[in-house]
Amino acid sequence: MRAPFSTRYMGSRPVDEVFDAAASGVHYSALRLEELNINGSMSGEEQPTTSGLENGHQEPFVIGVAGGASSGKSTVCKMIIDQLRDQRVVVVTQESFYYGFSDEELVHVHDYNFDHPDAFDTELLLYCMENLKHGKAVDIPNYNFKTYKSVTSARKVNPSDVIILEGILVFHDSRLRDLMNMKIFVDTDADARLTRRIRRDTIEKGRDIKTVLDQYSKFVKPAFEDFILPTKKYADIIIPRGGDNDVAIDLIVQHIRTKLGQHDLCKVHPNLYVIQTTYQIRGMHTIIRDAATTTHDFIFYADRLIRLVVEHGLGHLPFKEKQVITPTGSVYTGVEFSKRLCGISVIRSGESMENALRACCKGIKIGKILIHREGDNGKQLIYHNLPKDIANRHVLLLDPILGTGNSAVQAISLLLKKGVQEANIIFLNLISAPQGVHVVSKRFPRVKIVTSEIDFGLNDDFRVIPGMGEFGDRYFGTDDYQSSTPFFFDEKNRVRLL
Ligand SMILES: Nc1ncnc2c1ncn2[C@@H]1O[C@H](COP(=O)(O)OP(=O)(O)O)[C@@H](O)[C@H]1O
Ligand SMILES: Nc1ccn([C@@H]2O[C@H](COP(=O)(O)O)[C@@H](O)[C@H]2O)c(=O)n1
Ligand SMILES: [Mg+2]
Repeated sequence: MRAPFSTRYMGSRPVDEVFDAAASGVHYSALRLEELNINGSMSGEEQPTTSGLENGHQEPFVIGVAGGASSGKSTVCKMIIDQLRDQRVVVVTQESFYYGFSDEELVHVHDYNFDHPDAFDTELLLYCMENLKHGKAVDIPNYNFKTYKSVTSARKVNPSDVIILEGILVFHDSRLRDLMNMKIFVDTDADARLTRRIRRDTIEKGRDIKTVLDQYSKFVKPAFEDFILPTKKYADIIIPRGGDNDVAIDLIVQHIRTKLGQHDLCKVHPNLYVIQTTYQIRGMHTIIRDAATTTHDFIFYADRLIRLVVEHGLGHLPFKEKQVITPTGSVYTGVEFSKRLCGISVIRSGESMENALRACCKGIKIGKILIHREGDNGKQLIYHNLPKDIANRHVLLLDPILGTGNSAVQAISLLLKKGVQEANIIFLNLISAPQGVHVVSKRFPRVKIVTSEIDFGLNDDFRVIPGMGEFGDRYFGTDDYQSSTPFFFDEKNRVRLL
């Protein structure tokens, strides 16, 4: 419940007094890595780490970023995210949880203390953070600084590897602090905070300077001293000068990486290769994972991503050194591609990867495997159409999603039965669930898995989450295909439904 105005009214002080006080504010000249042991626990106590397994995926690493208004919290968060670009990071801001105003309350807005802990719906924030920490998606409200209104359930936030909770008072409630794996306090000089606030509130929020200064002297400054500054003691790291402190940000990112690295699948499975991510790749994933994306766009961006994965996979094939003479008459020492290779697509979604493979490897032979579930008793039949000399080839196995790993195990077992060397198989996919990676790697440690993103895990229906739905249906624009549908291979080795 929201507290009445009076409990959040902090009394007023004249503006000139505020300027004097601000000038003598607390300053720190260096980064304090308080009680932080980069490789281990904090304060000798076991802190929650990312080691807890929940529904088959790791708990996210939760970072709290507190500090005075306009201290640079959002700027620091952005810098952390930019440097952690190969991790999924989501930011939750405490300001989204401001209580909205009714029209009657709006009349008294200038008597309202937005810097008091009671101004926030902390119970809702706690609920959202607990869910995110346990791998569940949440709806976050959207607060409008101009209208003072809040729209509930405005933004869906999915769980991520790293969750950053940012806000002036995120260390105030011990229950929120307890959810955090790392607590950062952005400690910026009071003058700088006030100057930035004036600029921001006049330009971005359209407020006049008198209102901004009145609010500062009446509420912001006293609340900083009474509620925000006292929470600095909870911080593991205090960053003086906010976003200007590159060294502090580097150390923080290094620490997060170390913590996440403990669960880095690539370190656990040396046969797993996740292509180096870029914002282009993240952008393409965002489009193809979006349920609202049209088939046309889905195909376009899936094709682009598949092409990248295929190119990466081809990089794992053996090569021979080769010298050529360039048009300038010079010798160029390069390499020659391996010619003894073929593609095998796992029907049906794997067929979506064939064009990219053909575009990269002129005239490549592509065979097919269909894994057909018979009834509910787990019995599977495998139909296949493979190159006759497959035993002498390197095989690029194509399937866009590695989920439980069951289909991959079936397909790889068949290839081995046909005489293919385990080390000659490269399994290409767009997304892999950790469970699938474990299953395939444990059974076939020499098979290389090349993927573009590792997902969280599997849901109760064994579907990859967050995933991208039924890839084949989305790519081929069908949703009436049943695995029991009779089929045959046509003259071009394509699957045809009867
Ligand atoms: N180191 C800095 N130097 C100059 N301006 C900065 C710096 N850090 C932040 N700002 C600016 O100050 C304002 C407040 O920063 P922001 O990161 O949004 O603070 P907070 O989230 O703590 O309120 C923004 O307009 C931002 O661009
Ligand atoms: N309607 C509102 C709500 C909040 N504020 C001020 O925002 C500050 C917190 O935001 P930061 O990005 O700086 O953390 C806080 O000082 C509130 O006074 C506001 O002005 N109007
Ligand atoms: Mg901010």
